[in-house]
Amino acid sequence: MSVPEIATVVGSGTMGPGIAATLVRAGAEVRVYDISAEALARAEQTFAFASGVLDQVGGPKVDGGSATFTTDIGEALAGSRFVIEAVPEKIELKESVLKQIERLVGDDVIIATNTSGIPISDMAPSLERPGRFIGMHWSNPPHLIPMIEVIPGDATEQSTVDELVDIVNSFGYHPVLEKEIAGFVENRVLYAILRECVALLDEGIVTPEALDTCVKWGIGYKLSVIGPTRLLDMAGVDIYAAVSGYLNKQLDASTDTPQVIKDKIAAGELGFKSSKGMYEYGPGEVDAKRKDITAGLVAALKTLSSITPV
Ligand SMILES: NC(=O)c1ccc[n+]([C@@H]2O[C@H](COP(=O)([O-])OP(=O)(O)OC[C@H]3O[C@@H](n4cnc5c(N)ncnc54)[C@H](O)[C@@H]3O)[C@@H](O)[C@H]2O)c1
Ligand SMILES: Cc1ncc(C=O)c(C(=O)O)c1O
Repeated sequence: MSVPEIATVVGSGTMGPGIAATLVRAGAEVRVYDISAEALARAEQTFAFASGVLDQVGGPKVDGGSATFTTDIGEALAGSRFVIEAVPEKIELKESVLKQIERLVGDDVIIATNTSGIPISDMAPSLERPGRFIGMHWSNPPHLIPMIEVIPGDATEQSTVDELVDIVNSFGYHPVLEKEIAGFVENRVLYAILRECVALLDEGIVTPEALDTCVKWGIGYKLSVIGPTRLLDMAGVDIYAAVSGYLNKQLDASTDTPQVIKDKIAAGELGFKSSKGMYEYGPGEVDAKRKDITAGLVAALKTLSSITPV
């Protein structure tokens, strides 16, 4: 199985261009559609950058791929054999866009959503043919994180699941097939980690720099080689039992967005996009950090791709 000859990415913000670059490198003719001409102009630049990064990684490349960018949804979907929706995380918007897409593609075309965690079954009723609708959760940056969660909804047909798993495998990514649960697997784990991290920062237990050092060189490094299930065996299930017995009741269990985060949102401190978030960035620092992140992920990806899976 190879990637579908013609694919469409709907929504070209943070995720769309990197998704498109990945599919183009796998040989697909990719149409990138956005409602905003300004977003599309930015997307062309982001796509070019992501494509250059993929050249640095040097992974497999299938000739013949191409990308076009359009604000005409009819042009974007004409003849498309595979659609990835990547519009903002708002269920009503996604449902409206999914209906738009379905009216313009063949009955057998897979429609995948890159939602971060909205249950697929909650969106499926907006489609006439929900059997071809499925979750395809890429991680940011999509051209450098070679794992995609495949999440069927209640109405998703098995043929759709099988075909999407084959497509993900065809461009060398790791498909993770999972049952539907709010947030999906990756974000449930990530948000449990982030909840504890924000609590530790908010209580002044550790500085941001020290926390990042601890996690990057501790569990981050370790878990990039040893998955958490394997780690339980390496550490000893008995050790986990002994520690969880007293620690689990001590962990942060807040059920709402922390006030410290709400305060930052209110102050417009959103992170890279506003040059201040958990850290503050001087002139040129955000671009420098983005370059450092890309270089680090490329180096780590090359190394991890070269080691025997544990
Ligand atoms: N940003 C991340 O780290 C990340 C990671 C994984 C998954 N996701 C998910 O991917 C999806 C997209 O996220 P993002 O961060 O790329 O969002 P974004 O806001 O950066 O980009 C969304 C794009 O969709 C466009 N758009 C809005 N309405 C549209 C419409 N009606 N038709 C076509 N285009 C429209 C916007 O102009 C924008 O360019 C969300 O569901 C998000 O949860 C995001
Ligand atoms: C903070 C955060 N939230 C959601 C997602 C993905 O859905 C990501 C990511 O992909 O990196 C993230 O970092």
